[in-house]
Amino acid sequence: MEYTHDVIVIGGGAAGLTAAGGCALFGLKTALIEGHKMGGECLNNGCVPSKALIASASRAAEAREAKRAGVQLAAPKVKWSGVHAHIHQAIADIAPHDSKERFEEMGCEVILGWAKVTGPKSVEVDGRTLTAPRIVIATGSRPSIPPINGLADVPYLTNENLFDLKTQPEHLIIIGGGVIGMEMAQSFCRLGSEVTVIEPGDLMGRDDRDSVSLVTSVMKDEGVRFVSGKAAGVSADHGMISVTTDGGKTINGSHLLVAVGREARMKGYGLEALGIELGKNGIKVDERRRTNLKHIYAIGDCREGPRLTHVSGYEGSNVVLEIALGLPAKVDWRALPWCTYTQPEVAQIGLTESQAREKYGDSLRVVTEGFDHNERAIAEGRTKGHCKVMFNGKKVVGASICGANAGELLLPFTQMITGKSGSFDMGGAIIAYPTRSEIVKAAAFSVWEPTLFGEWPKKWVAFLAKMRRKF
Ligand SMILES: Cc1cc2nc3c(=O)[nH]c(=O)nc-3n(C[C@H](O)[C@H](O)[C@H](O)COP(=O)(O)OP(=O)(O)OC[C@H]3O[C@@H](n4cnc5c(N)ncnc54)[C@H](O)[C@@H]3O)c2cc1C
Ligand SMILES: NC(=O)c1ccc[n+]([C@@H]2O[C@H](COP(=O)([O-])OP(=O)(O)OC[C@H]3O[C@@H](n4cnc5c(N)ncnc54)[C@H](O)[C@@H]3O)[C@@H](O)[C@H]2O)c1
Repeated sequence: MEYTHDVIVIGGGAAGLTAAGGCALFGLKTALIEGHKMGGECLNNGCVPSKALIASASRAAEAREAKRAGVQLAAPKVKWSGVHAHIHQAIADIAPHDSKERFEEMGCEVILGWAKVTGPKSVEVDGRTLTAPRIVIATGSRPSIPPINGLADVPYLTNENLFDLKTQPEHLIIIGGGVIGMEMAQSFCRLGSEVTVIEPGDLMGRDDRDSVSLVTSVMKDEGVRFVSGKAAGVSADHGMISVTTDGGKTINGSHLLVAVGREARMKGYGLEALGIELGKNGIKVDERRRTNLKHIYAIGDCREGPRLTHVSGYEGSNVVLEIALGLPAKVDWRALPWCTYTQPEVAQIGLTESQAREKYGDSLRVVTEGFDHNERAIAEGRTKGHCKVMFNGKKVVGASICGANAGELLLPFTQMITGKSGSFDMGGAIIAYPTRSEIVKAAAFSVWEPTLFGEWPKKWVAFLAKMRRKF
């Protein structure tokens, strides 16, 4: 069969861009199709605008702090139009990195249009039929909209329109105390909005309980209100929104943000007709990210599995190895990191304490070092938080860090969990003083302490000392 391309990639978000860019750089004839905005969710409605908003909020919070280190800042003046401009400037500054032009320079044929998969090896876009022996689906996800009574009849926000708000909410009600809910709750509160979070289960349910309880108490002190319950009904009257929980509590506010998870984009563009297996919330794939039609891959948010930009990038690189080099590339989640950018940040890699306990039982050893013993943190007056490391024997299997810039401290754990470095190497590493990274060395060293200063080394030391005294 005469194909128009070697590979067709559908979706220009983190997953599709990485896959298409990599294939093109290896010289494959690559089509990259994007129906909406290049850069996808991360650039336009996700990571980038949310982290820009967090930056504005953190500046306001610092100014609002009581005198610290002998310095009192002037009270913050928040101008929403300025915050809005900062968010959109960040998007504009990063956009060239994900642009049509950049990917064309790499060698992709970039087509702006909605793709439809019309056959096992064919895709239609803008009246054209493209064909290729390999197809990569990277169509991402959209916000889940829960079946809450009355929701469809009221104006509500999701991450798709939150960052376009022209005025600051007076009272933002957030349904969902997950990652988005917590990051946005703290940010809007710090910028001066009243904020109420409604969550039926555990806040940030996937994270370490000690880390979550610390960040929750900080957020409560800052003024965020948490309501336990499931949002069951919503109504609007004279510009006000009311949310009623299943427990009968009613919360009134000016704006409503729905943040209850993501729905994979897997229907309506031909996969069903092709017989591609779809799971409950994502295209079904194997460890190599192949669908049941083995030449069609699905990567990133559109398939079942973790939904994070770096995961999309990782899977994008894996399919480049698969398609360009013909190497089987299985995903390996042992050292999967993630971080919630609240202050303090909540960072996780590998297993949490409860997961590790379930897996390793009594052989698990948990070491917790507090930032109140880290000299950089003490000098900065920011000692809240901890670094908790899970060891099976002396092998690191997970770490949970809560504190300022916690996400930046995950990298050495990637190396230790994957066996590229050991806890002994980390315990003996030279770390610049004073840095927060020293906490990683302290945790790694502490698991070796009983061995190093144990019976046999002591016997050897005593023998050497005795010899020295004699000769
Ligand atoms: C508010 C928010 C904050 C976040 N913050 C972080 C963070 O700090 N760190 C992190 O790691 N992750 C974060 N995430 C998650 C991250 O944004 C996603 O995991 C990531 O963007 C997924 O990338 P993707 O390429 O798989 O999908 P997407 O970015 O959704 O891209 C898919 C693309 O495919 C296109 N498309 C869909 N169907 C078709 C079709 N038929 N034809 C053509 N094009 C199509 C879409 O238009 C879209 O551009 C955040 C998410 C949200 C919502
Ligand atoms: N820093 C980051 O890496 C980052 C930041 C934001 C988003 N993300 C990605 O985006 C995804 C989506 O985030 P999210 O916060 O929407 O989802 P989430 O899965 O993290 O949290 C959703 C929460 O909504 C709650 N919920 C469900 N129905 C409810 C109801 N009726 N009433 C009240 N609460 C209800 C759930 O119990 C859950 O705690 C994340 O899972 C993550 O993959 C990542």
